[in-house]
Amino acid sequence: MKIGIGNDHSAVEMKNEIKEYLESKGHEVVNFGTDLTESCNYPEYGEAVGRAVASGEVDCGVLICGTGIGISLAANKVKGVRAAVCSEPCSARLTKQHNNANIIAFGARIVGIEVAKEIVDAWLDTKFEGGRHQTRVDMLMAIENKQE
Ligand SMILES: O=C(CO)[C@H](O)[C@H](O)COP(=O)(O)O
Repeated sequence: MKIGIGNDHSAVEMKNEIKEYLESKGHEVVNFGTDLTESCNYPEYGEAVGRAVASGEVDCGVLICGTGIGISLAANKVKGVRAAVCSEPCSARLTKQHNNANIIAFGARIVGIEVAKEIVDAWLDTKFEGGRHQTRVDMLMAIENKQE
């Protein structure tokens, strides 16, 4: 798969490790994040990965900031994005199965690298179940069309 990755200053090291890990599994990884540890602003990187996912430039995305929350909030402002913050693999599996999350997010200040890899694996290795969940995902996406 072609995966977009994004991060702020708090997650440069984790981004690099996750990027390497995904590449070792045969994925192509496009880096939209910062490579600098100087303080920067996570909305920029969340939006960049969100737009790349929504446009189809990449198949899906991984976002990392201190908590995973701010950067996922930014991505979720982009139409077509379903970014989910997960701190353990069970939620990561379920957010693909039920929500068809197209971006996974986590916090470099919250989880260690081994749990981060487990989260990414659980999400990538799981398929969306469709059925009743498709109805709900369609409803989520319809909310975007009601915005003023
Ligand atoms: O987790 C984050 C957003 O949800 C950011 O990484 C965090 O807010 C950055 O904080 P600081 O500027 O103090 O390093």
